[in-house]
Amino acid sequence: MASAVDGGWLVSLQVAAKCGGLSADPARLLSLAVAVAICCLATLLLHWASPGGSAWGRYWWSRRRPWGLGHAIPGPRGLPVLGSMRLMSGLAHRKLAAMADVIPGSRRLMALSLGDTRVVVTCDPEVARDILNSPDFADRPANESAYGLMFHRSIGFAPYGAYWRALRRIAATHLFSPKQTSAFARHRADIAGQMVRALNGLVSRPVQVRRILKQASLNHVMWFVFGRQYELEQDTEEMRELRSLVEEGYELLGQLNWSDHLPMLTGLDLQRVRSRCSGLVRRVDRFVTRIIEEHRVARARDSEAAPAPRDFVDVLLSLQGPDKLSDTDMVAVLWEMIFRGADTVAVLIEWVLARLVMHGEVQARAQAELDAVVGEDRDVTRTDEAGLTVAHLPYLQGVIKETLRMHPPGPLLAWARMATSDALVGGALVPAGTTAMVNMWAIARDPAVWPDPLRFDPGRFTDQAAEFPVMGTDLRLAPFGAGRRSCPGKGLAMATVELWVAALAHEFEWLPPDDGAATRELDLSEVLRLSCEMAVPLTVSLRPRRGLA
Ligand code: HEM
Repeated sequence: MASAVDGGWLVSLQVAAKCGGLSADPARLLSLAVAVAICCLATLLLHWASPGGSAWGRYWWSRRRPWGLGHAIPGPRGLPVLGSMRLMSGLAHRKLAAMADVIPGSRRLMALSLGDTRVVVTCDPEVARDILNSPDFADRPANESAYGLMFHRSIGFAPYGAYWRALRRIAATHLFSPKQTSAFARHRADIAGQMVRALNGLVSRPVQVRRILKQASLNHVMWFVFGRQYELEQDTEEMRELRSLVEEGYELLGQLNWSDHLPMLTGLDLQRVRSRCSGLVRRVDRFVTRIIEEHRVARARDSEAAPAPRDFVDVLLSLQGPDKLSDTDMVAVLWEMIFRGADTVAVLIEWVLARLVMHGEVQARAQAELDAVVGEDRDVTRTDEAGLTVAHLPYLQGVIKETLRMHPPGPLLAWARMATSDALVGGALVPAGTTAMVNMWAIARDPAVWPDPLRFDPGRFTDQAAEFPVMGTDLRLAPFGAGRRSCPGKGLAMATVELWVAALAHEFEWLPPDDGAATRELDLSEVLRLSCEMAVPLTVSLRPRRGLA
């Protein structure tokens, strides 16, 4: 809005000066003020009248050739000044998809304004490829809470450049390589065993599995990043603090912060985002720094020569030369791993289990496959001994892919991209500085892309001749994003989800909370925070399938 008003103000001053309006005569001053107000209002309305609303109008009208290259991108105008902020609250993926359905041509690419921010959203796999795979969109938009939580020094929000590239390389080599992922298999199996034992103690009553899944995911990340080993049922002060840090961070990063888009609110901190971020960042710093210091002491004690790194903290401490990170940067990188790694895996598994409860025939087929491949009398977690991996469980993989299709944990691919230079997207000009989002949820439910999209059918992945990749090469289903900034943890995440779901489905029959209920329907309402999770936590009853469970 600032520039709309500035523009109107300048025009009025020029007109007033020409007409001799800048004198001390009160009547003239009053008419000058009215003229200024009318000009500002006219400019505001002119900008707002553009497809996509004010932020787009301001861009087009400030260009020398307003409608030069390409064409205006269709989209809702929203409200003057605020634009389409209401679309981004609550279940934004659904609201954006519904809006794209009513504005002709906007499923391909839709323009909208969030206050001063220009945004484009696509619900089309081809256009999604243009965005995600383009070097012009390898940046992330600035966001007050991400900066407040120091995430601009971590992989996810670091500006595209040498620092980000170095972090990706270090993480790819030491944390996410296939070798590291399989080296960690026995720890994953250990945690799966703990989950089975914990659930085994709860078989006679309705169980909410979310707490166990979230704790297991958090323990998993803490183990491979920090080398910290927690027992599932252990409830220490350190664990409670960790959980509260993660919860607070999710809330801050997941919420729509008005001052990210309305600079006039920046100084006010109306939603208390800034003050909460600075409180949280101090607690995170204390927590992570203590663990880093413990590693320093252990490294010094273990050997005078450089000891072999045992976990990711050790890896970061062992970096030398240009890769060496400051302590603050190390805290940011480590904290992000915990933050990103824990929630998404638990959210996805809860959706998978809900689908198994609802679709008894799917569950039975997955369990028949487990019995045939793993064996009725062997633990999934011990399949390594028989040389088996989840790669031998194609139907179970189909169940997970179908769940990713219907319930992607990041329906808008979590963190948006930003254009670093003018780019052509689906034939339209998207100017530098525009935020770009891919509505993966809408793509995955589009009947033109997926036949009968609302039917949960894992067979659509297993009955095909070729395996369908979900790691970002086919944009019809890319729940981990694609291109340079795609999720680096996707291999690790899939290995974890596959093993844990296999173990849980092998050990238990998953039933609605009221075992004798006539229907297996569940409440599948969603809530979108940083990830999109079940609004009503999944409650089940469990029946052990094997005597050993
Ligand atoms: C089911 C599990 C997961 C899902 C669905 C998921 C999804 C995503 C998505 C959609 C993005 C944005 C991609 C893009 O912009 O193209 C992303 C980025 C990221 N994810 Fe994941 N993720 C998962 C698990 C993990 C895990 C386990 C870790 C690490 C422990 C992780 C670390 C990251 C990081 C660091 C980024 C930022 C990458 C960058 O900006 O360069 N994610 N993830």
